[in-house]
Amino acid sequence: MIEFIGVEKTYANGTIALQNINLTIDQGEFVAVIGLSGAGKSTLIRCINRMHDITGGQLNVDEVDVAKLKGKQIRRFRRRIGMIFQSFNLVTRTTVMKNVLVSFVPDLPLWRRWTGIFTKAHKIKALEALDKVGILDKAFIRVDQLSGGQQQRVALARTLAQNPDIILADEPIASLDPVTSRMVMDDFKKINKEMNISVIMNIHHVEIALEYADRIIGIRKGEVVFDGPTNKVTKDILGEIYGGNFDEIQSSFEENSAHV
Ligand SMILES: Nc1ncnc2c1ncn2[C@@H]1O[C@H](COP(=O)(O)OP(=O)(O)OP(=O)(O)O)[C@@H](O)[C@H]1O
Repeated sequence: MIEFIGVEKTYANGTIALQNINLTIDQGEFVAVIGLSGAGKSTLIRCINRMHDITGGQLNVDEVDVAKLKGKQIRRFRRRIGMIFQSFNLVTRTTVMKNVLVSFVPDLPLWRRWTGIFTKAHKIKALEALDKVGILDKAFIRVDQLSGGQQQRVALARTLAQNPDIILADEPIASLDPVTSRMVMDDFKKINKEMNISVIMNIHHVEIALEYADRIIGIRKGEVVFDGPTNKVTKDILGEIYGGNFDEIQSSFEENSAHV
């Protein structure tokens, strides 16, 4: 369970990115965080794994006060939390398999790290993760020969191989076309439902957020202005989250309603 209790984040330059955030996210939820650019979405999700330090309040993950973790404890804590970025963050000049195996490096004894020799168990786990996201056949292909959607699936497999309880996804489909975006979102949904991994995703595509997430958190100017189940999101609520900028929102809302 992730708990934000009166969380604040003010950056060193004085920018107040988050104010008075109070949220509880249960294990296994699929949450989309939406809002205008600069609203504080990235900051919110990056506080969960201590990529950013909060400056007020308390943030607990499974009853661990994240702000109190130090050194090795932070590294161990982060092993349970996968992170997916818009830019995939892969080593493109090597194979898919090697990119996934990298997720085991922190667990290896020093000599294995130096020699790059992975155990059979690690290799099987990596292949299983690739199978889970439907790209097992790409295991020995160089990453730079894959499409953007396939690369994002490699990133997802690398995260899965880590056995995370939580996946934080920061704009995972921002650089993908609409068809590929849905394929990647299907993977997130499958992982979330089948493996009970919590997914907390920062996303600009409102219609996709409404289609896939179970819960929507709307952020405006660093504050939560909506938090509820996806089916409770109305046009007025979207107006509140996006500051009455209806045109784009209305069309995405209508498009989404058509799916239901
Ligand atoms: N490292 C930083 N130092 C100072 N200010 C920052 C830093 N990172 C973000 N900010 C500011 O904090 C606020 C929230 O930014 P954040 O990136 O969390 O928003 P966002 O909703 O994710 O935006 P986007 O959708 O454009 O990614 C913005 O005003 C941003 O300029």
